[in-house]
Amino acid sequence: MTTSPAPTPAPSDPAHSPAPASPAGPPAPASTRALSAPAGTPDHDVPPGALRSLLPVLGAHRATVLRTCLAALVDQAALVALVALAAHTVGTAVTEQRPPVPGTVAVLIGLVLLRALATWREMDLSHDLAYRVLAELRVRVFDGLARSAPARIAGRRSGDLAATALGDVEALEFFYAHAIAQLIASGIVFAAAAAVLAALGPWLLLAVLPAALLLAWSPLAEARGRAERGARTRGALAEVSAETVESVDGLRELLMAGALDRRRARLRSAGRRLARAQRAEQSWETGAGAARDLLVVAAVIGVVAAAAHAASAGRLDGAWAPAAMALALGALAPVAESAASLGRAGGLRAAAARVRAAVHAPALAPAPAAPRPLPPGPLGLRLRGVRFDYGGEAVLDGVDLTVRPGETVALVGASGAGKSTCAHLLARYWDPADGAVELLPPEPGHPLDLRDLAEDDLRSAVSVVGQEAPLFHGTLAENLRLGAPDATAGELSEVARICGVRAIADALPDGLDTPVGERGATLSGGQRARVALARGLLGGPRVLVLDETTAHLDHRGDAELAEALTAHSATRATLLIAHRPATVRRADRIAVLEGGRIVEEGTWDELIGADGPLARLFTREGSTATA
Ligand SMILES: Nc1ncnc2c1ncn2[C@@H]1O[C@H](COP(=O)(O)OP(=O)(O)OP(=O)(O)O)[C@@H](O)[C@H]1O
Repeated sequence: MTTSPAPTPAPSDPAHSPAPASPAGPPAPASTRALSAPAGTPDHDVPPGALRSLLPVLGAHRATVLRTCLAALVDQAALVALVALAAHTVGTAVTEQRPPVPGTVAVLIGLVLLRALATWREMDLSHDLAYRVLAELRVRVFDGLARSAPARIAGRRSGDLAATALGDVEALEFFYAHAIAQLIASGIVFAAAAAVLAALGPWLLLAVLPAALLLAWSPLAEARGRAERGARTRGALAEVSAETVESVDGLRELLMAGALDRRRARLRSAGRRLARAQRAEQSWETGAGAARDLLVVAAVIGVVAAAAHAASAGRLDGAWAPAAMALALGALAPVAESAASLGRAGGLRAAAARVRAAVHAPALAPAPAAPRPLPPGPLGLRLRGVRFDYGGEAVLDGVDLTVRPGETVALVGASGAGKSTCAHLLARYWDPADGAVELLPPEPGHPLDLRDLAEDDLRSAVSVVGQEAPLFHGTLAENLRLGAPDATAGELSEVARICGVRAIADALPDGLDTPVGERGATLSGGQRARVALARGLLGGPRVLVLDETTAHLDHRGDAELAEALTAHSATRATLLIAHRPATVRRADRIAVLEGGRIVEEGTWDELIGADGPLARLFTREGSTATA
């Protein structure tokens, strides 16, 4: 009964099943909360039209879509014509006692060849179309993640995100490659076959219509159940994916904590939940397939009965009776397959909704309509009345802080005070809810709001180096050039030297051309910090923000990097976020962040002498002794 060789994925096939689900994380800014909907959101909670809303992606491939539909149409029509003509030929041979004429045999052979060619063409075109659309969607999803990062990433498990970026998009392959063209072609072929049946006799048409209507209605009838079962499978799949990624990432910690057995047990039970969910989907799929086959068989029997009755009453040429049966079978089988495809596509709604959310993710830091040019020369930075929250209570509540060109200011505060948040605002991951983050050109009175700068200008002027600046798979030199691909070999070598990366490279087999391994795994934490700082300095930023960059280094390393930073520091504004007193006291000025505001500013000696918040902070941490 199967008429199309298109491989249809089992619902349990991970390659075709969107994965999702995530535990709750810290609150994200309001604008991003919609994007962070847990991937295990039941399909029936997904707003309708998710699949439809992705169809415009096909717009750029209109010609291929048309050719695919045409190939599918020829494929299905050739098959129906072939079985109908073959049946008619046999009927003629039986009723008129004469063998088929050579012309009929030639047409039959031609139809076989046409069908084979059309099947190949349809498969080729539909997969080409699907893979091209998916490649584009992957990039759009990545762009969406990048636009909404890092808020979207906060609180999501990496396995879950990978599932969204890859699993959900992969799952849609079935929709683009098989469902659309098949649906259109089967509709047209059925309409044509129905017209022929009606011309042969109205009872023939009446015999197939109920089955066709039931088949067309079945995806709607089973939509809710399918959505629930699909959501269960995808939730379980996402759990397995997230658990696996997390476990592999934290293998060392698990090993050291002796927690491998417990982790294995968790993985096993997550795997069992997935197996149960997949089995439930598969059983339903098999049962639904059998029910659809039954409907087609019932309709064909009805056609046989009606044709036999009409033939015996002399209303139908005897040779047309088997042809009518073949026509009914040939036209209904693709309808049944389309119903199966539509049902399966319905199970992809949640995946489509997540892809849509990622694709249409609003920019958390939208590009300005008319960017202001960045003046040459040194720059300072200013947070002016900055208020910011992550969707809950204000983290920053009116921060005023200025770092003049050539100045180094240390920003200190208790853990969770909002220091990194200030750094993130300077990197423009987000914009403040109130107030402004500005760059200060030498001439007073012309501050530049970061929101008014073009992305490239901002990145070339401001460099933010964090504590955990991840390295990428590639060589040391490639990692250093990340933000400054056009830096000369001389500049690279100079920055590597002053940050102590040269010494690291000299100990490696290929120097700066040595691969650093996945996430810089072949380097120590302190070495990675040096590479991160060198990377941040390479482009010659005019504003440098160091967020606990030297926390991994010993006192000597910290002092060496401080020395390295003095090069060009006269033309740079540096904001230093640090906990270590020795690092903090080197700054020209220190600002203390407390309760979402700057509560104290001054030199180390002034503030320690004043016995205020800074003194309390460092005394509480018992660290003045190590200063
Ligand atoms: N992406 C996020 N989503 C929600 N809340 C966040 C997010 N990032 C930080 N927070 C919260 O904002 C507050 C300030 O965090 P931040 O990282 O800025 O503090 P910090 O002063 O840098 O702390 P530390 O010294 O420990 O690094 C904390 O309460 C933290 O839980």
